[in-house]
Amino acid sequence: MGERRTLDVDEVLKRQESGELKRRLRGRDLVGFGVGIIIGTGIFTLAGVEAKTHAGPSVTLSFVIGAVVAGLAALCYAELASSVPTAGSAYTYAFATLGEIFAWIIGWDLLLEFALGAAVVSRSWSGYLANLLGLSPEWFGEDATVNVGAVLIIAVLTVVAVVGIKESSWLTNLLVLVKVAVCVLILAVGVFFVKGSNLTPFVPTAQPPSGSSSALHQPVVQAALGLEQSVYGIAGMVTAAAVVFFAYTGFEALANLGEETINPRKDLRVGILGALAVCAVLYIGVSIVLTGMVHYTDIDSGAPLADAFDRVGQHWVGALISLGAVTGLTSVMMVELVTIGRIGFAMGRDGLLPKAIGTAHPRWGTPHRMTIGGAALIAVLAAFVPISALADMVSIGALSAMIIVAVAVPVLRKRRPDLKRPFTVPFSPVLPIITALACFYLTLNLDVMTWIRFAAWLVIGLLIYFFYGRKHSRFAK
Ligand SMILES: NC(=[NH2+])NCCC[C@H](N)C(=O)O
Repeated sequence: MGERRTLDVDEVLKRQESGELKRRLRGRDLVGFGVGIIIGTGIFTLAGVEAKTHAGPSVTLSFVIGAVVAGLAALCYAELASSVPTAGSAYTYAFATLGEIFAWIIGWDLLLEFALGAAVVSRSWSGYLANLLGLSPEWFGEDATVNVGAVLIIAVLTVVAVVGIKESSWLTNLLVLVKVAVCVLILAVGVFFVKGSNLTPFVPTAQPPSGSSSALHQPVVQAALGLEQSVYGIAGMVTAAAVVFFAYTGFEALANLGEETINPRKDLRVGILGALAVCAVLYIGVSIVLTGMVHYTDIDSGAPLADAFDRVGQHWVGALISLGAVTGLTSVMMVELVTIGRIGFAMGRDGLLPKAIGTAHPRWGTPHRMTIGGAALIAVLAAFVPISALADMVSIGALSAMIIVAVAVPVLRKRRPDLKRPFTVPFSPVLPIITALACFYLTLNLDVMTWIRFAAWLVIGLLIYFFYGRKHSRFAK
């Protein structure tokens, strides 16, 4: 057995008191940030796509399943974030509980989640912009060879993120208002066009997928059990739950803002749980309206919501939805860029990434090097890789991080029973264990190809750790 490399919690708490990052966010800023990163491509695009391809009207239940799992994970995040508020979130919790190598894995995993998350969203942003302004599909949207729209928006938002979080939180709040208003509009107008006949059968009978689909695109559970590949039915609903889990991801970003929050112990809990609850209610409502307005087999996969209103002759709502998507997706990318900076900052500070990354800009007080470096990677991915390949990777990345966070809760309780915990998960360790299992079960419903890509990313990460991080870590000296 080698030496145990874990961070001392007291040190984490101390350094956040003397932090270099500026403390200026309040509870409502955090709910704004949360809703800002949560509502996005998931509801604007994936809800329709999954109803059409996997779940039919029961996609609503997929969103319920997603909400339950995300809610459980949010409780675990809230306990850790409120008792150990830090810029590294899950990465730092893992460092303080499970040790350096777990911390590295989770940090590396979160970088994947947030970088790919930003790439997915920038591409769908570009698609909606093209839709709204009638721009050329050659440069915007999924058919582009090089998605110029996606690259441009990332470049602009990187500048905002580097100049300062206060400006970006102001901007985020404004964009969030527009986004929530659009969801409410969808509900208020959509209800009048819901037809009961579209909602039956609620769970369509299972059937083989249409067209060719290779074994690599089969959910891992089905492949492992040697089942026939199928869509719809209960299994289809669960597959859709794993995919639309994407729609809930991102709230973890709030846990990174512990060093910039005025009263982190209370505000982080309010922010995480509040934001998630608002989104769950809107998602479930919007998915009932969508599948009630259009028969699931007729849903448009490009712009499902806008198209649903066009069909019933309410073009003005369709146009407002596209406008809301363009503005709303902007706030998702904004939070994502801010978060990548924070995670890299924390990893650099501990020596697992080059030290230079872990320093804040002298004037703006933001982790500028990491933000710019991350943005460059995102821009390349966004330019060339299709949304479908990226979105499932975000779900698997988020779920894996949640598994480690859930495990960290009882471990930290055991190791540091004395720590002040403004929020505690009820029924620990039972609830954290259920959380970890539920997250794991959802990952098993993602396809084989996603697992292969994810494994490859982890192997690259471990190589970097053994050849760089381990030697340069603060524990190496
Ligand atoms: N870091 C992330 N998980 N980013 C992706 C956020 C996706 C967001 N929930 C959406 O529906 O668009």
